[in-house]
Amino acid sequence: DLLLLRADPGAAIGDDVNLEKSGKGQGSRPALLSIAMVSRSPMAMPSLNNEKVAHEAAQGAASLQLIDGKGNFDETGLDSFVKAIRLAECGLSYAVVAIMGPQSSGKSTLLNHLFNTSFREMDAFAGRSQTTQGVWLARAKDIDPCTIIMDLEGTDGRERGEDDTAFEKQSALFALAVSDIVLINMWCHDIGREQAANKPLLKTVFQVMMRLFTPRKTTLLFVIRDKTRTPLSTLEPILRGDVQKIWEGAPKPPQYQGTELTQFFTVEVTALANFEEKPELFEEQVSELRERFNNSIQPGGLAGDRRGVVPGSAFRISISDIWKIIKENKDLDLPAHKVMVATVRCEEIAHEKLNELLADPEWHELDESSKKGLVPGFGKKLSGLLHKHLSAYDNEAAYFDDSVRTAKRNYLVTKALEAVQPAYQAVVSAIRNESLNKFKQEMKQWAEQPAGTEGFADAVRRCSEQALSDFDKGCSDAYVSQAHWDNVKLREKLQRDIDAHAQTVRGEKLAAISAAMEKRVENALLEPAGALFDAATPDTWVSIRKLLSHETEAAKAALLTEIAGFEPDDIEKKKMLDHVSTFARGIVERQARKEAAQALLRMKDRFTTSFSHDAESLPRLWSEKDDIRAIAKEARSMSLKGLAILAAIQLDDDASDRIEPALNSLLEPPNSQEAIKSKDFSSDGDGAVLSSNPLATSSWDGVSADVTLLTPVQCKNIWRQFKAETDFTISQALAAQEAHRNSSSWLPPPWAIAAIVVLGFNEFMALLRNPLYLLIFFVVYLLGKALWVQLDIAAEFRHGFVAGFLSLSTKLLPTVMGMLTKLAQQGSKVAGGGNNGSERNKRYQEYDMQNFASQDSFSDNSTTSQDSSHGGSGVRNRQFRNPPEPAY
Ligand SMILES: Nc1nc2c(ncn2[C@@H]2O[C@H](COP(=O)(O)OP(=O)(O)OP(=O)(O)O)[C@@H](O)[C@H]2O)c(=O)[nH]1
Repeated sequence: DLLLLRADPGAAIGDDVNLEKSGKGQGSRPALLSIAMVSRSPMAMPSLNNEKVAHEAAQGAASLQLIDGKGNFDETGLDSFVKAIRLAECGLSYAVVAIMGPQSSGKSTLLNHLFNTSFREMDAFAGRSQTTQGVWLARAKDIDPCTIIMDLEGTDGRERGEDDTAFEKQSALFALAVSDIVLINMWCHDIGREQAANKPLLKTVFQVMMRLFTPRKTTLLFVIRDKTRTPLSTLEPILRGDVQKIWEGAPKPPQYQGTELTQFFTVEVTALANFEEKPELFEEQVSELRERFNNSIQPGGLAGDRRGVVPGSAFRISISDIWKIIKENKDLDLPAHKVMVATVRCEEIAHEKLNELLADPEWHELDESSKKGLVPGFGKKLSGLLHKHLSAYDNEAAYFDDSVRTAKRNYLVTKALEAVQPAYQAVVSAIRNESLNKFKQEMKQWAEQPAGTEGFADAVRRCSEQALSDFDKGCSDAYVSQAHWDNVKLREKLQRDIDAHAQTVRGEKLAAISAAMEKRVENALLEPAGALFDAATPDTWVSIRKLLSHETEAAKAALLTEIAGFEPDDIEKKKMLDHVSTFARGIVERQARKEAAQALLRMKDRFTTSFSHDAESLPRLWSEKDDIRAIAKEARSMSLKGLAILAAIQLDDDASDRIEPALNSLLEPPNSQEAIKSKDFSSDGDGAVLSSNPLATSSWDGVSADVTLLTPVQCKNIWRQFKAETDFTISQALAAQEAHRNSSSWLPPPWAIAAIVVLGFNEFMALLRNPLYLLIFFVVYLLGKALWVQLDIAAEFRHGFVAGFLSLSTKLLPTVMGMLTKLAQQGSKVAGGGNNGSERNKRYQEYDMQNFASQDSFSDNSTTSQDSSHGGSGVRNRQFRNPPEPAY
């Protein structure tokens, strides 16, 4: 809305109005003439007509006062009128006809007869006075195309006075600016007259025409009224000559100097008989003239040459704006006006179409669907929708200025695309997610396939290409033809996500392969390496190195086969192979450290195995022939070799030539060989350590600390402990040997036998002569033998005479009592008869008897098998003392 401070008729919008300084405002007249609010809005100005009148004017049944005598423009009425005749739908197919001429020259009468309109006519009996004031509007009946008729206030009216020609000029300019055909009503008798009433009018027309920068090439149809007998062929040249003269005499701006009249106007002339005197002829001629208005805008028609037509939808804005500019007394730049009209209208249409798009149920459905995920055919649907509303814009804006129309179309497209883009983004995001999920699913399926079916890299390539292809297909399905949105970044993101997932899967798979490989290597190395350490042969480390090398190479070969499908690069491949080597080595090292931690135990086992078993791995029975010291030394030497093996990890370098000699010094006596002979094995041998001994250091010569498992000092300590713990075994062996020696010479010496024979001959003979003595002797022998076995007397005295005597003194009585009890029980059983005893007692009897028999036989062996390290007879005796529960 614009506020116009109207200080004088010449003031225009935008002019500074300073009332105090206004020269025109000073003097006797008041400074402030009027303040008026003017507006483009149809509702801003009170309507000169009501809606009923507008509709009647649209039917030709009435006329609409568009501009009143004071220059007020009825936009509301015009709006109703335009809507009533549905001018917007006409596009450019409509024509505007205006009539100019002197007051009371029969203009309204002519229009009514010509177009079947109802403009007010002067009452013939009331005298010639002004009937039409301002500008009136009506639609011609039965004329095609739609023709809007404008009846203008007559010129030279007495009512306005000679000086007030402003409105006359304004309305003439208005008629020229908006009309395709201007009828110029003139009396026949004015033709050729110098003071004819039309001459000022024509002068006015031509003058104001110059204020149209680009005239529309309006058709000026001169209608000669009250035609006399003079033929038109005579009148017309005179009239054209008059018009030409007036044209030439009209002042022109420099750019139009020398311009021909025909460049601006198409001049047509017609003549009509006197309406009052020859009504029939008048009607007939009017009827003929009427035919010329049918299809007037077609080429060759009355307005066939017209230019700069405003589309029907912009007619209201256009003529309203033109009148405003005319009222502001500004030059009327029709091209600029046209652009302005196009801008306003195209913008209105664009907004209208945008709102229609956003309110379209089809769009709402599409928008809702896009929020839920994939929408098949999204691009086609949305493109169709956009096309529908853009086409509607194109249709409505078709007749507007090209550049404006295109600009506003672009604006509409931009706004429409802004509105629909979120839905599109949602759809392509869903497509991307779908593609990524499909890729993940396919990779999962690949992982479930049997190994070796398809390489990982091949599977990734295949699935990746498939996912990207799906994405591309989805995007082309969602492609909006009006938008040209590309999804390059989204595709790149999808590619990145695919790569990231593939990398994750790859990492997991390679880790699994690596773990399986580690397990395989561990299985292949751990136990064999343990067995090799256990065997502790001189070539233990050689064998371990061979084993490690073989298994590592085998694992590497298997790994290379398994990872081939993953297409690792050289660096990665090397890293994985190195890991296998490191891991395999670590297994061996770990086993070596474990073995080293149990070095003492291993040495003792080794010693026991070697010391207590002969060459056929059978347990030794120590006899006098056995050289226990030599055997013990050999066994210790073997244990020492085992210790040498465990002293350092020798995977790279064989350090046995440095470790073994150093350790062998432990076997040497502290001072000399004689010293060791005199030295008891229970001594700890500390005297063997000399200050210059290599075992007094914390590192082996030429062996790094990394691979050292047991330092020399640690080895020496282990040796000391080992010796201490094996001393007892050796002393046991010596004792057993001594016992064996003693037991094997049970016969008394020959001189003793001779003495017994000589001295005991009488007793011997007495014994032989008396069988009772012999029986008593036999019974005593049996009882003595039984007590010997039962009490294990030999074993009791093994720990010394006193200890054996004390032990036997406590056991003797209970044992004798036990034996007597048993004998008594057996005696009672025998007395009671075999049938009275239970089966159980019988079995016990049998068992006891067997036991006695076994003890008997074993007792012989037990005297020769005294190896305490294997449990010996003590174990066996315990078994006999606790007979198993018989099975029933
Ligand atoms: N002599 C003559 N009179 C006519 C003719 N046509 C109409 N009249 C009469 O002229 C008078 C004025 O007619 P209008 O049609 O009102 O004239 P007008 O030019 O519209 O008048 P304004 O609107 O006041 O300018 C009427 O009395 C008509 O009867 C004609 O062809 N010849």
